[in-house]
Amino acid sequence: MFVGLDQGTTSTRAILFDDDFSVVHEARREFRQIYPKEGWVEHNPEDIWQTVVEVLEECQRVANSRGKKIDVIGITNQRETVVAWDSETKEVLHNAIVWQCRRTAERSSYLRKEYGRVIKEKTGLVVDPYFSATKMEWLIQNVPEVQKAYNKGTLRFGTIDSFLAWKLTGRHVTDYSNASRTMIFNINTLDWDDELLELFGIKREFLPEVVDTAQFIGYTDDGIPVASLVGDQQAALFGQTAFQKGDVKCTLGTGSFILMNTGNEKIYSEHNLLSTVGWKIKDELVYALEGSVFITGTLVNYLIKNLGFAKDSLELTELALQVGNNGGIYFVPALTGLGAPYWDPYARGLIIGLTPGTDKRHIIYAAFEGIAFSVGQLVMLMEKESNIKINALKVDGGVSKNNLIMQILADVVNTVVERPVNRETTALGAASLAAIALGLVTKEKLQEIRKIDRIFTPKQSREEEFNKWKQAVNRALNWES
Ligand SMILES: O=P(O)(O)OC[C@H](O)CO
Repeated sequence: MFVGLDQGTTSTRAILFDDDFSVVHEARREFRQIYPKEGWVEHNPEDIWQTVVEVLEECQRVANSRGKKIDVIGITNQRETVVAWDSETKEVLHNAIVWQCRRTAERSSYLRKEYGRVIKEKTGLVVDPYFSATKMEWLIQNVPEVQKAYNKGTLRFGTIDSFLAWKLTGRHVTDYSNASRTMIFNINTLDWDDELLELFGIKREFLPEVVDTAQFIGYTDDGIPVASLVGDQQAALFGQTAFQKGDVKCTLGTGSFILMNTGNEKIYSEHNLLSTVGWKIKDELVYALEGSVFITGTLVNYLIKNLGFAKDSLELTELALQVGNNGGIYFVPALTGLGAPYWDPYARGLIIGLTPGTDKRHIIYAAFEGIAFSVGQLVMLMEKESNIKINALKVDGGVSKNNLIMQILADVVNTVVERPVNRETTALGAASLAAIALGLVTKEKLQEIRKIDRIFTPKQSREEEFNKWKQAVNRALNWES
């Protein structure tokens, strides 16, 4: 049996897969979100570790109860989040600074102006507080314990995969997909970048060794091999068997992450999409083009909880279907600013086009369009920048269950949207990468196993609505300055 350990932003989950990769069990634990100040987000690494221990133990119990054992664990994780610890005392030195944390916004604005181009060329990223580098810099400059370890030479940094690999196996490692999210890793040379390390005051010895995405790392105390570390969005790309250049997946969760496999070619985006490492397995190096939408499932919850429009997403969909169109309403879901291609932290949510004839059903329909249009816009940009016509958009994540949103997405992109039966693609990706590392499965086998639940084919043009929505987005930009 295989375990995909998915250490996410709000919960830690371990999915136990049978030898044919069918899901046997899901263990899940939520943990504390810490908000020390407006816009700051932290996690206590010890809380995270505790949840990891619990979910792994639970999976082991289930495997044992079936007379089986766990053959391998693959770890996938919320990306960019930084943990600092001391290699000598083995103490964690501060709470983890989470990818969502905006504490380095000012520093990032300066860096974007001064070094934006060179950082993008080296790392494939658009300078933003989202990435790890300015978080590490902040820890060095502001936390006395971190400074002490810095001076002693015992400071160690890691993203969550790295922290967990260290806790589980004692090794200080990360993989290429996670390293490429730090903004100090050069995706051309595939090494930590000395100039960037100097810019952020980070020493190479503080950083993990970068290893292949599918590679034996070490054994847990219980003797189970850990054989993959992979960022969660890249894991989902792999779990969707998006193995060919031009394959695209979109995970619609709290937010949406769209990744296109661009093969061994790194695309320099003119529209602020990110270039990142998909995975590296021996001499196979896959780059990906990535776009993120910050608000997706959050908007559905917002309609239910904050606006009280319905009791659940099923009822929301029924209401939207009753009207069947937006009634002239456009909804920009910029509740926490906008990600790609705008990268505007000052944009805010907008509902526009209200008339006396508007009722909540139009607003719901417009919100669904807003979700699909935000994703669709990035998918279309990817087609343009890669010069590849997408054959099928592979979706997963909670919101992909919503048939209406999926249909609008298929319409606006004018592409088939394909939803697999197993929507646990992130954990599946990590588990299958780990199984590949130990020679327990092949990519061909994974393609055979994957089953489609439903295909959405384009039914109507949404061009007019999409263009109007983009006008609405322009009005939502730079609002909260
Ligand atoms: O934990 P998730 O699923 O919200 O994913 C977070 C992403 O990895 C951030 O880059």
